[in-house]
Amino acid sequence: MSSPEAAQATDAAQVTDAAQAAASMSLGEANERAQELRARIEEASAAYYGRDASIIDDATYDALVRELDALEREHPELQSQDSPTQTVQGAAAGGLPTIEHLDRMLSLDNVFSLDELREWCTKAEAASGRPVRWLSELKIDGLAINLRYERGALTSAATRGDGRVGEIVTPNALRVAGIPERLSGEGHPEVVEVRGEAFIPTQAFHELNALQEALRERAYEDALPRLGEERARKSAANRFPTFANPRNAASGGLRQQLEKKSGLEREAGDARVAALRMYVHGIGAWPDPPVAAQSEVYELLASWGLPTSPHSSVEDDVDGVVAFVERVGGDRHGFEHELDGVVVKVDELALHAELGQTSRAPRWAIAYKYPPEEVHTRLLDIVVSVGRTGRATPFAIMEPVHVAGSVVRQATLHNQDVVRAKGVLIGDTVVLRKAGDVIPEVLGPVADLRDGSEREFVMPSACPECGTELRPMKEGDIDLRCPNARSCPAQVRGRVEHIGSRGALDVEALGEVTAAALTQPSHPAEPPLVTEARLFSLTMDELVPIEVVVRDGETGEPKVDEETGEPVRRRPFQRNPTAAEKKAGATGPQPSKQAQTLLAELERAKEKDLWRQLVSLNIRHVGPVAARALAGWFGSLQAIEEATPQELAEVEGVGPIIADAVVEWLAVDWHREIVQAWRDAGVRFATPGHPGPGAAAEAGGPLVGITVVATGTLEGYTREGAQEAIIAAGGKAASSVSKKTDYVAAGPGAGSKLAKAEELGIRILDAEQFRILVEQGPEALPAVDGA
Ligand SMILES: NC(=O)c1ccc[n+]([C@@H]2O[C@H](COP(=O)([O-])OP(=O)(O)OC[C@H]3O[C@@H](n4cnc5c(N)ncnc54)[C@H](O)[C@@H]3O)[C@@H](O)[C@H]2O)c1
Ligand SMILES: [Zn+2]
Repeated sequence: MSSPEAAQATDAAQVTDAAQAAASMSLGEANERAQELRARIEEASAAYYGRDASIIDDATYDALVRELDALEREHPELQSQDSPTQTVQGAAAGGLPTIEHLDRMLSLDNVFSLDELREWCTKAEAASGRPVRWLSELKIDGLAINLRYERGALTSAATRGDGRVGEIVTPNALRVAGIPERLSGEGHPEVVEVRGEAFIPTQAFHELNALQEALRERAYEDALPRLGEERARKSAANRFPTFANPRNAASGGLRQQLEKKSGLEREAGDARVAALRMYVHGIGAWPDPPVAAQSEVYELLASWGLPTSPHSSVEDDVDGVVAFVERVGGDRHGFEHELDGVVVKVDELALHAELGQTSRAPRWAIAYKYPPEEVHTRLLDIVVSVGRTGRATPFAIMEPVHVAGSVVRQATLHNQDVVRAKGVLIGDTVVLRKAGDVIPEVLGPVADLRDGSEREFVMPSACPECGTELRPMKEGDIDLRCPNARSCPAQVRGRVEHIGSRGALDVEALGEVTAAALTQPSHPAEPPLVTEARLFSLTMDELVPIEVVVRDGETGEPKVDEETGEPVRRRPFQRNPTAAEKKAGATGPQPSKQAQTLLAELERAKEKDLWRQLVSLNIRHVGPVAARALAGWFGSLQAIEEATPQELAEVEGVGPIIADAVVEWLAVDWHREIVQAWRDAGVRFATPGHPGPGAAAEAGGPLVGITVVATGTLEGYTREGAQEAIIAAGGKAASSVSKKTDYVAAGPGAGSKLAKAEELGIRILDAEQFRILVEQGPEALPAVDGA
């Protein structure tokens, strides 16, 4: 919850800022600002309600409205009756016939923090003069619809419009699954207005966008002979755009004039109506409903066959409401539809009348809005980075933007096909999504805001770091790679960084920055590491003179000295001699603490576990799990080198794909040079005391033909020690539990493997029983209780 809370704090701060700014303005300034705000709000509303397009993001829209509201409160003379703060936005755009609602359709007032929500509830309770029961509902991200039933028959369906007059959408509404043309049961009122939210469920939304993509492709092929490639692509993209969000797709779907469409457009339109659903969330004209609470209204409407939301909840007090808001917030994407908040309503109908309404919203309901997960920002550039494996990945550089608790400025775009599928141009305003801790994603462009200055991204043909021509690794691959694996600086840097990482040799002094210093220093011209072969042979004399350009931790851009305009440089591996050292005769720079730590840690790494050393070779598919399996079985790199592909593949936890990767890797001459250089420098590449591959199995032993998985902390054994004990006894030490597993030895900290063993009914041993097993064999184990 920490990040949404942080974002809320910022929102709240912005609102306070707006209020303070308003207070410090002269009337003239305030008037000017208010006019500017109104113009921007009206422009956004016109696009939103009229064209189903968001030209600014919702949070920005809400902030503009709040700022205007603060100004008008400070300077009441600026407030006019037609201000967006006083009216329901969304007047009919023309094109569709309209109808006057019998009872006005209102909007909702908003709160943006739990404090504000509590405060609002307390005030509403005080105004009620009696305890209030609260009805909490999901704020469905769709559009309001008004269904007028006369004696049980649907006579019109309309959008909200400006609250008084809406657009008639009856033909489409009648095709929405769940909207009955006739109410079931009997005793229906002479006339009743039922209000609800039309929406497109999330799953259906994704399917709809997949269909749009397919139609776009068909439209492109149809138009190709006539228009040529570029224009055909543009025309197809305009006819079948990717929908930015379910709300705008639903609104456009309900308001479209299907009878005017044909061909592919008709197919798209039909699918859009078919995707629509509706949940009831209120009533309009209904002279005297035979129930006393809003929640009972829903029950009655449900009995007439109208769809109601399964997620509403009646709470006795404000704490219950807050708990509901937190619960929903913790699982915001766990519902069948998107939501942007929770609507809290006074349940008792008599209180609705007593509390009344403003020109814009009821006083008996409030919308709590969650921090936004989608924001708009500008796509400044698309640049390509090359990673450890040589893959060239385009990523978006954006104007920094605050979303879901952090500042985002970059997002991966995966490959050139994804860039094209998203349809973004450099210079576009784009929709950026970041939900909680999820990796930020560019969803697509805000095409409405283009001014012609945007340009298409062109995937470079050469590696940006070494100039080698990029190509797919094998036929049919979409990803492009730099084939210069041996000495492309980006790849060497990535591999060196990987060697230092936790899952490999865990060399703390060898992180991203040090890897860059060793492979791409600004001085000397020839870097100490052209490949990783010399990593364990580095000397202090080589380290001390290294100079690097200091980069910004977040953007990766070189830092520039403000006075000289020169890039800031640093020598990470040296320091000035101390007075004492000078006295003792030292003249030049001395090795820094970091240089000493680095060499000392590299020295220690030479004798680390074999599996760590295997991982640090950067062999494809050989991560900690596969490396442990290989190390446990073979006991040395030499044994692995001597093994046939079959022997490698047969090891439990290895298999043919990893075996092939190992064999292929070992066959490359410059890889063998790395191994040789590391060996010469003293890297051990062996587990001391290991009996050798299958040696124990051949010699026989108490565990021949038996597979054991050791998991968790087994007293008296290290992780590798337990594996070695199994192998030494002639058994197979497996890394994952399967039907072929005979025993699972589990100590504290055992997780999913233990659960799997229980599920499969495999015998589980504690540390003591494990010792008996490996020393004396299965027969010596105590009988299973109750067996
Ligand atoms: N991005 C833009 O350019 C832009 C422009 C205009 C409006 N907007 C968005 O629309 C909002 C304003 O629109 P609004 O006036 O419709 O207000 P609103 O969406 O904040 O709240 C009112 C609406 O909530 C809906 N709703 C959903 N679930 C409900 C439930 N369970 N009970 C009752 N009502 C429920 C109803 O349709 C109701 O009309 C803004 O806050 C912004 O998020 C965005
Ligand atoms: Zn390269």
